[in-house]
Amino acid sequence: MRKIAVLTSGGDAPGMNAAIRAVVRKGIFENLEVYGVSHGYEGLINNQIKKMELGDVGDIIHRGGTKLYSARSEEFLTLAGQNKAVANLKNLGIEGLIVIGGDGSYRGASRLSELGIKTIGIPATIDNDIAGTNETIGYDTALNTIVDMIDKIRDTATSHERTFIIEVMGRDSGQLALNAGLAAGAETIFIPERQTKMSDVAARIQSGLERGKKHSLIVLAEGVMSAESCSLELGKYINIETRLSVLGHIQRGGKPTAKDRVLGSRFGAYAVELLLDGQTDVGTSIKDDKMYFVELKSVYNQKKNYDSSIYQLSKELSI
Ligand SMILES: Nc1ncnc2c1ncn2[C@@H]1O[C@H](COP(=O)(O)OP(=O)(O)OP(=O)(O)O)[C@@H](O)[C@H]1O
Ligand SMILES: O=P(O)(O)OC[C@H]1O[C@](O)(CO)[C@@H](O)[C@@H]1O
Ligand SMILES: [Mg+2]
Repeated sequence: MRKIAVLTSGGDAPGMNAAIRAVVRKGIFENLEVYGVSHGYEGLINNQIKKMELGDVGDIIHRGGTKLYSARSEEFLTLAGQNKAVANLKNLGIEGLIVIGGDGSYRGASRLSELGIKTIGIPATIDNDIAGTNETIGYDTALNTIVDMIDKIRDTATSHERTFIIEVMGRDSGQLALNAGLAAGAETIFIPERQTKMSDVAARIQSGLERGKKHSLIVLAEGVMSAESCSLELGKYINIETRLSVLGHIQRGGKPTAKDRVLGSRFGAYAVELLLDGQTDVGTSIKDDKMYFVELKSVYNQKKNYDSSIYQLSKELSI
Protein backbone atom coordinates (compact mmCIF):
# COMPACT_ATOMS: atom_id res chain seq x y z
CA MET A 1 0.00 0.00 0.00
CA ARG A 2 1.40 3.40 -1.01
CA LYS A 3 -1.47 5.85 -0.68
CA ILE A 4 -3.99 6.22 2.11
CA ALA A 5 -6.65 8.81 3.00
CA VAL A 6 -8.33 10.07 6.15
CA LEU A 7 -11.70 11.75 6.81
CA THR A 8 -13.87 12.82 9.74
CA SER A 9 -17.62 12.13 9.69
CA GLY A 10 -20.74 12.58 11.85
CA GLY A 11 -20.74 14.93 14.83
CA ASP A 12 -17.31 16.43 15.46
CA ALA A 13 -15.46 15.56 18.67
CA PRO A 14 -12.54 17.21 20.46
CA GLY A 15 -9.44 15.11 19.78
CA MET A 16 -10.31 14.41 16.12
CA ASN A 17 -7.50 16.79 15.16
CA ALA A 18 -5.00 14.82 17.23
CA ALA A 19 -6.09 11.69 15.35
CA ILE A 20 -5.79 13.37 11.92
CA ARG A 21 -2.31 14.60 12.85
CA ALA A 22 -1.28 11.12 13.96
CA VAL A 23 -2.57 9.48 10.75
CA VAL A 24 -0.75 12.00 8.56
CA ARG A 25 2.54 11.93 10.46
CA LYS A 26 2.64 8.19 11.10
CA GLY A 27 1.71 7.60 7.44
CA ILE A 28 4.52 9.82 6.20
CA PHE A 29 6.90 8.22 8.72
CA GLU A 30 6.02 4.89 7.09
CA ASN A 31 6.75 6.35 3.61
CA LEU A 32 3.08 6.51 2.58
CA GLU A 33 1.36 9.33 0.73
CA VAL A 34 -1.48 10.57 2.91
CA TYR A 35 -4.57 12.35 1.55
CA GLY A 36 -7.08 14.37 3.54
CA VAL A 37 -10.75 14.25 2.54
CA SER A 38 -12.79 17.35 3.53
CA HIS A 39 -16.42 17.15 4.68
CA GLY A 40 -16.60 13.42 5.38
CA TYR A 41 -18.32 11.14 2.88
CA GLU A 42 -19.80 14.19 1.11
CA GLY A 43 -16.26 15.29 0.23
CA LEU A 44 -15.40 11.79 -0.92
CA ILE A 45 -18.31 11.95 -3.39
CA ASN A 46 -17.39 15.50 -4.50
CA ASN A 47 -13.69 14.67 -4.84
CA GLN A 48 -12.50 17.05 -2.10
CA ILE A 49 -9.35 15.01 -1.63
CA LYS A 50 -5.92 16.64 -1.17
CA LYS A 51 -2.46 15.31 -0.45
CA MET A 52 -1.30 16.28 3.02
CA GLU A 53 2.21 17.15 4.16
CA LEU A 54 3.73 17.17 7.64
CA GLY A 55 3.08 20.90 8.04
CA ASP A 56 -0.61 20.61 7.14
CA VAL A 57 -1.29 19.12 10.55
CA GLY A 58 0.91 21.54 12.51
CA ASP A 59 -0.69 23.57 15.31
CA ILE A 60 -3.89 21.52 15.50
CA ILE A 61 -3.27 19.01 18.30
CA HIS A 62 -4.73 21.38 20.90
CA ARG A 63 -7.76 22.51 18.90
CA GLY A 64 -11.35 21.26 19.14
CA GLY A 65 -13.44 20.53 16.04
CA THR A 66 -11.87 18.98 12.96
CA LYS A 67 -9.51 20.54 10.47
CA LEU A 68 -11.00 18.31 7.78
CA TYR A 69 -14.58 19.48 8.51
CA SER A 70 -17.34 16.97 9.09
CA ALA A 71 -20.68 16.24 7.46
CA ARG A 72 -23.65 13.93 7.45
CA SER A 73 -24.10 12.80 3.83
CA GLU A 74 -27.50 11.70 2.49
CA GLU A 75 -26.03 10.86 -0.91
CA PHE A 76 -23.54 8.45 0.60
CA LEU A 77 -26.43 6.32 1.85
CA THR A 78 -27.15 5.40 -1.79
CA LEU A 79 -25.17 2.88 -3.83
CA ALA A 80 -24.67 5.53 -6.53
CA GLY A 81 -23.04 7.85 -3.97
CA GLN A 82 -20.86 5.06 -2.61
CA ASN A 83 -19.73 4.11 -6.15
CA LYS A 84 -18.76 7.73 -6.85
CA ALA A 85 -16.71 7.80 -3.66
CA VAL A 86 -14.90 4.58 -4.57
CA ALA A 87 -14.21 5.82 -8.12
CA ASN A 88 -12.66 9.05 -6.80
CA LEU A 89 -10.38 7.13 -4.43
CA LYS A 90 -9.37 4.63 -7.14
CA ASN A 91 -8.61 7.44 -9.62
CA LEU A 92 -6.02 8.76 -7.20
CA GLY A 93 -4.64 5.28 -6.51
CA ILE A 94 -5.76 5.40 -2.87
CA GLU A 95 -6.17 1.90 -1.46
CA GLY A 96 -6.81 2.53 2.22
CA LEU A 97 -9.14 4.92 4.07
CA ILE A 98 -9.24 5.81 7.76
CA VAL A 99 -12.67 6.97 8.92
CA ILE A 100 -12.81 8.94 12.15
CA GLY A 101 -16.40 9.08 13.40
CA GLY A 102 -19.32 7.41 15.14
CA ASP A 103 -21.42 4.30 14.51
CA GLY A 104 -23.07 5.69 11.36
CA SER A 105 -19.66 6.51 9.93
CA TYR A 106 -18.60 2.93 10.73
CA ARG A 107 -21.51 1.60 8.64
CA GLY A 108 -20.29 3.74 5.75
CA ALA A 109 -16.73 2.41 6.19
CA SER A 110 -18.03 -1.15 6.05
CA ARG A 111 -19.80 -0.43 2.77
CA LEU A 112 -16.57 0.95 1.28
CA SER A 113 -14.72 -2.16 2.41
CA GLU A 114 -17.30 -4.30 0.60
CA LEU A 115 -16.69 -2.16 -2.50
CA GLY A 116 -12.94 -2.79 -2.47
CA ILE A 117 -11.39 0.01 -0.38
CA LYS A 118 -9.55 -1.10 2.75
CA THR A 119 -11.10 0.81 5.66
CA ILE A 120 -10.21 1.29 9.31
CA GLY A 121 -12.54 3.08 11.75
CA ILE A 122 -11.46 5.27 14.63
CA PRO A 123 -14.20 5.76 17.23
CA ALA A 124 -14.80 9.47 17.75
CA THR A 125 -17.99 10.83 19.25
CA ILE A 126 -18.73 12.68 22.45
CA ASP A 127 -21.57 10.18 23.08
CA ASN A 128 -19.18 7.26 23.84
CA ASP A 129 -21.87 5.01 22.38
CA ILE A 130 -19.58 2.74 20.36
CA ALA A 131 -19.44 -0.88 21.48
CA GLY A 132 -16.10 -2.70 21.59
CA THR A 133 -14.09 0.18 23.06
CA ASN A 134 -14.05 1.62 26.55
CA GLU A 135 -13.76 5.16 25.28
CA THR A 136 -14.25 7.20 22.14
CA ILE A 137 -12.35 10.34 21.18
CA GLY A 138 -14.13 13.44 22.51
CA TYR A 139 -16.01 11.82 25.37
CA ASP A 140 -13.58 12.86 28.10
CA THR A 141 -13.52 16.48 26.93
CA ALA A 142 -17.31 16.68 26.68
CA LEU A 143 -17.72 15.07 30.09
CA ASN A 144 -15.38 17.62 31.66
CA THR A 145 -17.16 20.48 29.88
CA ILE A 146 -20.53 19.29 31.15
CA VAL A 147 -19.29 18.86 34.72
CA ASP A 148 -17.78 22.35 34.62
CA MET A 149 -21.11 23.79 33.49
CA ILE A 150 -23.11 21.87 36.08
CA ASP A 151 -20.75 23.18 38.79
CA LYS A 152 -21.63 26.70 37.67
CA ILE A 153 -25.35 25.90 37.68
CA ARG A 154 -24.96 24.41 41.18
CA ASP A 155 -23.69 27.76 42.49
CA THR A 156 -26.81 29.60 41.44
CA ALA A 157 -29.12 26.66 42.26
CA THR A 158 -27.80 26.71 45.83
CA SER A 159 -28.06 30.49 46.18
CA HIS A 160 -31.69 30.53 45.04
CA GLU A 161 -32.65 27.14 46.47
CA ARG A 162 -33.98 25.95 43.14
CA THR A 163 -34.39 22.74 41.21
CA PHE A 164 -32.56 22.73 37.88
CA ILE A 165 -33.13 20.38 34.98
CA ILE A 166 -29.98 20.19 32.86
CA GLU A 167 -30.38 18.60 29.42
CA VAL A 168 -27.21 17.05 28.00
CA MET A 169 -26.48 15.38 24.66
CA GLY A 170 -27.03 11.68 24.02
CA ARG A 171 -29.88 10.61 21.73
CA ASP A 172 -29.59 6.89 22.44
CA SER A 173 -26.85 6.84 25.01
CA GLY A 174 -26.78 7.92 28.65
CA GLN A 175 -22.98 7.74 29.10
CA LEU A 176 -22.55 11.50 29.31
CA ALA A 177 -25.58 12.06 31.56
CA LEU A 178 -24.69 9.18 33.86
CA ASN A 179 -21.06 10.02 34.46
CA ALA A 180 -21.56 13.79 34.50
CA GLY A 181 -24.40 13.27 36.97
CA LEU A 182 -22.17 11.25 39.28
CA ALA A 183 -19.22 13.63 38.93
CA ALA A 184 -21.35 16.71 39.57
CA GLY A 185 -23.34 15.21 42.44
CA ALA A 186 -26.73 15.41 40.73
CA GLU A 187 -29.71 14.15 42.71
CA THR A 188 -31.43 12.61 39.69
CA ILE A 189 -30.17 11.20 36.39
CA PHE A 190 -32.38 10.29 33.43
CA ILE A 191 -30.82 8.04 30.78
CA PRO A 192 -32.40 6.35 27.73
CA GLU A 193 -31.15 2.91 28.82
CA ARG A 194 -33.34 2.77 31.91
CA GLN A 195 -36.72 3.97 33.06
CA THR A 196 -36.92 6.45 35.91
CA LYS A 197 -40.35 7.03 37.40
CA MET A 198 -41.25 10.70 37.74
CA SER A 199 -43.22 9.91 40.91
CA ASP A 200 -40.00 8.55 42.48
CA VAL A 201 -38.08 11.68 41.47
CA ALA A 202 -40.76 13.87 43.02
CA ALA A 203 -40.72 11.76 46.19
CA ARG A 204 -36.92 12.15 46.49
CA ILE A 205 -37.17 15.91 46.04
CA GLN A 206 -39.98 16.03 48.61
CA SER A 207 -38.02 14.05 51.19
CA GLY A 208 -35.01 16.29 50.55
CA LEU A 209 -37.18 19.35 51.17
CA GLU A 210 -38.40 17.84 54.44
CA ARG A 211 -34.77 17.39 55.55
CA GLY A 212 -34.07 21.05 54.76
CA LYS A 213 -32.43 20.44 51.38
CA LYS A 214 -33.71 23.12 49.09
CA HIS A 215 -31.89 22.77 45.80
CA SER A 216 -31.78 19.83 43.47
CA LEU A 217 -29.96 19.02 40.23
CA ILE A 218 -31.53 16.78 37.60
CA VAL A 219 -29.33 15.67 34.70
CA LEU A 220 -31.36 14.55 31.70
CA ALA A 221 -30.07 12.85 28.55
CA GLU A 222 -31.77 14.47 25.53
CA GLY A 223 -32.91 11.06 24.23
CA VAL A 224 -35.27 10.58 27.18
CA MET A 225 -37.32 13.77 26.71
CA SER A 226 -36.75 17.51 26.51
CA ALA A 227 -36.02 19.56 29.63
CA GLU A 228 -39.34 21.31 29.07
CA SER A 229 -41.33 18.05 29.00
CA CYS A 230 -39.44 16.87 32.05
CA SER A 231 -40.41 20.03 33.92
CA LEU A 232 -44.08 19.66 32.92
CA GLU A 233 -44.09 15.98 33.94
CA LEU A 234 -42.45 16.71 37.28
CA GLY A 235 -44.98 19.48 37.90
CA LYS A 236 -47.73 16.84 37.90
CA TYR A 237 -46.26 15.29 41.05
CA ILE A 238 -44.75 18.16 43.02
CA ASN A 239 -45.34 21.88 43.24
CA ILE A 240 -41.85 23.37 42.91
CA GLU A 241 -40.30 26.03 40.73
CA THR A 242 -37.80 24.64 38.21
CA ARG A 243 -35.26 26.27 35.93
CA LEU A 244 -34.13 24.61 32.70
CA SER A 245 -30.72 24.59 31.09
CA VAL A 246 -30.13 22.96 27.71
CA LEU A 247 -26.34 22.74 27.32
CA GLY A 248 -26.44 22.18 23.53
CA HIS A 249 -23.44 22.31 21.22
CA ILE A 250 -21.15 23.90 23.82
CA GLN A 251 -20.67 20.25 24.83
CA ARG A 252 -19.06 19.40 21.47
CA GLY A 253 -16.56 22.24 21.33
CA GLY A 254 -13.48 23.33 23.19
CA LYS A 255 -9.91 22.19 23.32
CA PRO A 256 -9.41 18.48 23.88
CA THR A 257 -8.27 17.20 27.27
CA ALA A 258 -4.88 15.52 27.51
CA LYS A 259 -6.69 12.17 27.63
CA ASP A 260 -8.45 12.81 24.30
CA ARG A 261 -5.21 14.01 22.67
CA VAL A 262 -3.40 10.86 23.82
CA LEU A 263 -6.30 8.67 22.66
CA GLY A 264 -6.50 10.44 19.28
CA SER A 265 -2.74 10.14 18.76
CA ARG A 266 -2.65 6.45 19.69
CA PHE A 267 -5.72 5.52 17.63
CA GLY A 268 -4.44 7.46 14.59
CA ALA A 269 -1.04 5.79 14.53
CA TYR A 270 -2.53 2.37 15.25
CA ALA A 271 -5.02 2.74 12.38
CA VAL A 272 -2.11 3.30 9.97
CA GLU A 273 -0.38 0.18 11.31
CA LEU A 274 -3.58 -1.83 10.77
CA LEU A 275 -3.76 -0.72 7.13
CA LEU A 276 -0.11 -1.66 6.65
CA ASP A 277 -0.91 -5.08 8.13
CA GLY A 278 -3.56 -5.55 5.44
CA GLN A 279 -6.57 -5.23 7.77
CA THR A 280 -9.91 -3.90 6.58
CA ASP A 281 -13.45 -3.43 7.95
CA VAL A 282 -12.11 -3.11 11.51
CA GLY A 283 -12.03 -0.32 14.07
CA THR A 284 -9.52 0.69 16.71
CA SER A 285 -10.43 0.12 20.33
CA ILE A 286 -8.99 0.71 23.79
CA LYS A 287 -9.40 -1.59 26.79
CA ASP A 288 -7.27 -1.63 29.94
CA ASP A 289 -5.17 1.08 28.30
CA LYS A 290 -4.18 -1.24 25.42
CA MET A 291 -4.91 -0.92 21.70
CA TYR A 292 -7.02 -3.60 20.01
CA PHE A 293 -8.98 -3.89 16.80
CA VAL A 294 -12.55 -5.09 16.42
CA GLU A 295 -14.72 -5.90 13.41
CA LEU A 296 -16.81 -2.91 12.41
CA LYS A 297 -19.91 -5.07 11.98
CA SER A 298 -19.64 -6.42 15.51
CA VAL A 299 -19.43 -2.82 16.72
CA TYR A 300 -22.45 -1.31 15.01
CA ASN A 301 -24.63 -4.37 15.41
CA GLN A 302 -24.23 -4.17 19.18
CA LYS A 303 -25.47 -1.67 21.70
CA LYS A 304 -22.90 -0.46 24.19
CA ASN A 305 -23.78 -1.50 27.73
CA TYR A 306 -23.95 1.07 30.47
CA ASP A 307 -22.69 0.38 33.96
CA SER A 308 -25.75 0.10 36.19
CA SER A 309 -23.54 0.20 39.30
CA ILE A 310 -22.68 3.83 38.47
CA TYR A 311 -26.37 4.66 38.33
CA GLN A 312 -26.96 2.94 41.67
CA LEU A 313 -23.94 4.68 43.23
CA SER A 314 -25.10 8.11 42.17
CA LYS A 315 -28.47 7.39 43.77
CA GLU A 316 -26.86 6.26 47.02
CA LEU A 317 -24.53 9.25 47.19
CA SER A 318 -27.02 11.97 46.35
CA ILE A 319 -29.88 11.40 48.78
N1 LIG B 1 -26.01 2.46 6.81
C1 LIG B 1 -25.14 3.32 6.27
N2 LIG B 1 -24.55 3.06 5.08
C2 LIG B 1 -23.69 3.91 4.51
N3 LIG B 1 -23.34 5.08 5.08
C3 LIG B 1 -23.88 5.42 6.26
C4 LIG B 1 -24.81 4.55 6.92
N4 LIG B 1 -25.17 5.14 8.08
C5 LIG B 1 -24.51 6.32 8.13
N5 LIG B 1 -23.73 6.48 7.03
C6 LIG B 1 -22.92 7.67 6.68
O1 LIG B 1 -22.21 8.13 7.83
C7 LIG B 1 -22.56 9.51 8.09
C8 LIG B 1 -22.42 9.80 9.55
O2 LIG B 1 -23.33 9.00 10.29
P1 LIG B 1 -24.14 9.59 11.54
O3 LIG B 1 -24.79 10.86 11.13
O4 LIG B 1 -25.01 8.50 12.05
O5 LIG B 1 -23.01 10.02 12.56
P2 LIG B 1 -22.03 9.12 13.46
O6 LIG B 1 -20.86 8.74 12.65
O7 LIG B 1 -22.81 8.00 14.08
O8 LIG B 1 -21.56 10.17 14.54
P3 LIG B 1 -22.40 10.79 15.77
O9 LIG B 1 -23.62 9.93 16.01
O10 LIG B 1 -21.45 10.78 16.88
O11 LIG B 1 -22.74 12.17 15.36
C9 LIG B 1 -23.96 9.64 7.51
O12 LIG B 1 -24.29 10.96 7.22
C10 LIG B 1 -23.87 8.79 6.25
O13 LIG B 1 -23.27 9.51 5.21
O1 LIG C 1 -25.08 18.59 15.62
P1 LIG C 1 -26.31 17.81 15.26
O2 LIG C 1 -26.31 17.34 13.87
O3 LIG C 1 -27.55 18.53 15.68
O4 LIG C 1 -26.27 16.47 16.11
C1 LIG C 1 -26.48 16.43 17.49
C2 LIG C 1 -26.16 15.03 17.96
O5 LIG C 1 -24.79 14.74 17.71
C3 LIG C 1 -24.19 14.30 18.92
O6 LIG C 1 -23.57 15.41 19.52
C4 LIG C 1 -23.17 13.22 18.62
O7 LIG C 1 -22.20 13.73 17.80
C5 LIG C 1 -25.35 13.80 19.77
O8 LIG C 1 -25.06 13.77 21.15
C6 LIG C 1 -26.41 14.79 19.42
O9 LIG C 1 -27.67 14.26 19.64
MG1 LIG D 1 -23.93 7.88 15.97
